[in-house]
This record gives sequence, structure tokens and C-alpha cells, in this order.
Amino acid sequence: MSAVIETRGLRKEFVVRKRAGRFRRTRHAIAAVDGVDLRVEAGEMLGYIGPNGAGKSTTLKMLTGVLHPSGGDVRVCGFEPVPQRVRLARGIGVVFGQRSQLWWDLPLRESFDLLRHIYRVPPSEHAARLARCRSMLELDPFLDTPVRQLSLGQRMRGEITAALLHGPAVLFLDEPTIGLDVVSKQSVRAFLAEVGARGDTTVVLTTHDLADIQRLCERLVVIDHGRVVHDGTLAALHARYGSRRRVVADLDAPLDRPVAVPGADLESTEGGGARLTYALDQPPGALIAALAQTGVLRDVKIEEPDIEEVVARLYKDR
Ligand SMILES: Nc1ncnc2c1ncn2[C@@H]1O[C@H](COP(=O)(O)OP(=O)(O)OP(=O)(O)O)[C@@H](O)[C@H]1O
Repeated sequence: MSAVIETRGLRKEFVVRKRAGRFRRTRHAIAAVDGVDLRVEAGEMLGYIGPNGAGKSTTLKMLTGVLHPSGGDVRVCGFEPVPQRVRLARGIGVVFGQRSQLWWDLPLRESFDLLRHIYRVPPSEHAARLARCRSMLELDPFLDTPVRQLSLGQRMRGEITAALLHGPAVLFLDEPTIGLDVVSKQSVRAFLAEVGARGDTTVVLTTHDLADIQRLCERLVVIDHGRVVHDGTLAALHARYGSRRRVVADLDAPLDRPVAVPGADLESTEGGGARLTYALDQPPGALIAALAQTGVLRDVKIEEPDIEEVVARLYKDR
């Protein structure tokens, strides 16, 4: 597989002015992106996450040719984003909340039609892609509504469609579910999961929404203060930051002695010993077998670690 996105030592500095006394202002440079090495293969679905101000949007802007890097190398679809921006545009689709690709006064359908002409997409390809988006993102009820009258959730579904109609190899999304109602969020997530599963589009998304991360991101790149602090699966993130699965056992009668298994810590006892909660470092099989042997096990539940906890800890440790 070849890398669709490759950066080496990617940097972006901004010069900011600070007040120093009543009339004086001093200038100094801050590194918003501070040496990011990234390699994303075709068909990957990557979550680019981090706290506010970490450098996510700045990275995305450099990958899409909106911002000139201050240093390092960047290639997307084999192009250098800023100097080869026009050629790059055919290979990428971009959904940035603040920048719309739709025509405010035109019905959504006409915006899509204009995009077909701009990108010179053959009519049959355009029709097939649009049909898929119409059905999966349920666009039909508002296809003839002017964009300015759409709700945020409707507009976001329109933006995602607009970004995909020319069949880009890479789709960049900056906070695609922010501010959406529950139904729109689910619809957008289900659609993106399907785009990811088809494997013909590489997807890079930034999000603060933990449900997005859990549902969509096989690989997570966590950035903080402009640097990559984790690159791997969500499971690896859990393992690294010590989050543990829990086993909750309900018993018909309390035990004289709690079940003890290596790698399972009894975390809490409730209901006079009728409910035991264990935190696990190991797979739960041995503990469940031991609980079953007591003869009083009524019910057992395995709780997956909470991503919220993991990400919060990750940000706190910085
Ligand atoms: N045009 C600019 N001029 C000066 N500083 C900037 C500019 N754009 C971004 N920054 C600064 O660069 C840093 C990274 O910003 P960026 O928007 O990339 O973060 P982010 O991770 O996308 O944050 P958020 O999650 O809040 O959107 C921040 O300190 C921000 O204030």
C-alpha cells in the first residue's frame, strides 16, 4: 500500500503580538504544529484528536493547502498541497465547519449540480454517488431547499455529500458532528462508518466527540502542543493509560470470602456483598469461571473501559 498522506517534521509557527506595558507590544512565534510525522495509507480511517488549541485544525489546513507550512515536508495524494493546490483539489474532499462549499441562495440540488460541472464529473458517476448520499444521508426531504434555510444537521449532510461527489481519494472532516442533534449525529456517523468500511476513501477526521472516536476511528493520532503523543488503536490508548475492564457480578447470597484471581482487583462491594465489582488487567475468563464455581452467581456483566476517562487522563498527564 502506498501512503496517501505523508508528513515529515511538519511545522507551523504563528507570530503573535503580546502586550508588554501600556503601549508596547512584543512579537513572538508560537509553534502550533511542532514537528509532526504522519503516514496514512490508502483506505485508512484516522481520528486526529487532541485538546483545544493542540494544532489539529492547523495540521488539516496544511494538508489541504490552505496554509503554508513553516517547515518540514508534506505530500497528499503525491502532491505538495500549497503549490499544487489545484491538482490536489481533485483528490481530496474537505468539510470544515466554518467554510461552506455550498451556494447559500441555491437549493442543495443545484449546488450539487454546479459542483459536477466544476469538477467535470461524468454524469453517470455523479448520479451514482449522489444516489448513495441521498439514501444514506436522507437528503430528499430538503434537496430543493435553499442552503441558507437548512438546519445545521441538514447542512452538514449536504456538505459531506458535496465533498464526496467528485470521488476524492481522501476526505478531511473537521468536527463533522459538532452542534448536531442526536439524529443527525447518528446519520453522519453511520454514513462515515460506511465510507470507511468500503475502503476506497481515506478519511481523516478531527473530533472532540468521544462517540465519534469509538464508532469511527480505528487509528487515533493524538496531538498535544503541536506534537504527536499517541499513534495507534483505541485499545492501545486504553492499555497505555491503564484503563481497565470491569466485571460486575450479582450473587444470590454474599460470600464468606471474596473470589480472588490474579489480575482482578475487587473494587467495590454493594448490597451487603450481593454485588461485587472487579477491575481487570487480564481477560475476564478466569474470574468468571471462579465466580461461577461459588454456586451463587446470578448474573455477570462486563463493562468496557470508558474512553472519556482515558482521554481525560491523557490530557491531564501532559
Ligand atoms: N491564524 C492564527 N494566528 C495565530 N495563532 C493561531 C492561528 N491559528 C491558530 N493559532 C494558534 O495555534 C494553536 C493551534 O490552533 P488550532 O486551531 O490548530 O488548534 P485545534 O487543535 O484545532 O483546536 P480546537 O480543538 O480548539 O479547534 C492555538 O494556540 C491557536 O491559538
